[in-house]
Amino acid sequence: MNTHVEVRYAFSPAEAKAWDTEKARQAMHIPQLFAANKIYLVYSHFDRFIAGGIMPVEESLQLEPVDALKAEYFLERRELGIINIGGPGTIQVDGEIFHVDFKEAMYIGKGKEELIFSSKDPKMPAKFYVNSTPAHTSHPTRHITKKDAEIVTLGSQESANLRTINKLLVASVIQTCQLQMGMTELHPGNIWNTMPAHTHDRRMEVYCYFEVPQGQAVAHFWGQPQQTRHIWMQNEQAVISPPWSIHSGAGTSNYTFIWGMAGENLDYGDMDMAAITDLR
Ligand SMILES: O=C(O)C(=O)C[C@H](O)C(=O)CO
Ligand SMILES: [Zn+2]
Repeated sequence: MNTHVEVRYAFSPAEAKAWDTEKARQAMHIPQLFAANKIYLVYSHFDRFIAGGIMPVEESLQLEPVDALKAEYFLERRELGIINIGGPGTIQVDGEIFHVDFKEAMYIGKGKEELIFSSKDPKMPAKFYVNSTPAHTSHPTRHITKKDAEIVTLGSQESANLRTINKLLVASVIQTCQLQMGMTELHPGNIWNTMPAHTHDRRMEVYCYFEVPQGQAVAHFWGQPQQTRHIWMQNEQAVISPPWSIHSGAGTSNYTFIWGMAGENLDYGDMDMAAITDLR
């Protein structure tokens, strides 16, 4: 079996308040995204968001419709966002080949049937990080690079939160049904992402941390602003953020992460900010 699928149920803040480390990790943490010639998918009941990894090495991998979808093909009722965090690769979409390099993205709209992922060089395999959400209509398939992105720099060196936010699959760049994705790069010497923290009860979010140097890790903060907890994240792991939760991190070094969201709207700026001094 090439494809591993795991279903994660949704949960409430009241339920999560009593959890210990293991329970919290079982509910939110996605420890494995990539293994040679394998597809890993986690199907979250928060907005029916799927997050996963596709790592073709010697062989190409086809994204098949998993049982949880009860669909004829994966994108029968869904849209798909992809960011490659490995070596150069290709994605074949109903016969059309797209070349997708490191930190480049793809959007594939509802209705595309055959999706085949390959690496150009097995010694430097591609690692396709994928997010997928239910879709009501079909938008054009697009290859998106930093040249197309909306880029903003936030924070400051003094506050150790200087970072560049590359908005790749957002309304100002492409049309999607509900999926938004981007990539935030922490500048050297900076460790805090998404600080000041925020919630957006209208959208859930998933973070995938990568470029975490060997021997380093990121403490990912979650919970309601007045009831926070943390999950320690290793390189190339993901974490589900419920709509009511903050999602912020502090690393033992700088790092990069991919954020993906789905829910009520496509408004990236629709956030309820939590003042740093109010966090508990
Ligand atoms: O560093 C940041 O700040 C982010 O990248 C924030 C995410 O993009 C986010 O949480 C969007 O809602
Ligand atoms: Zn957010």
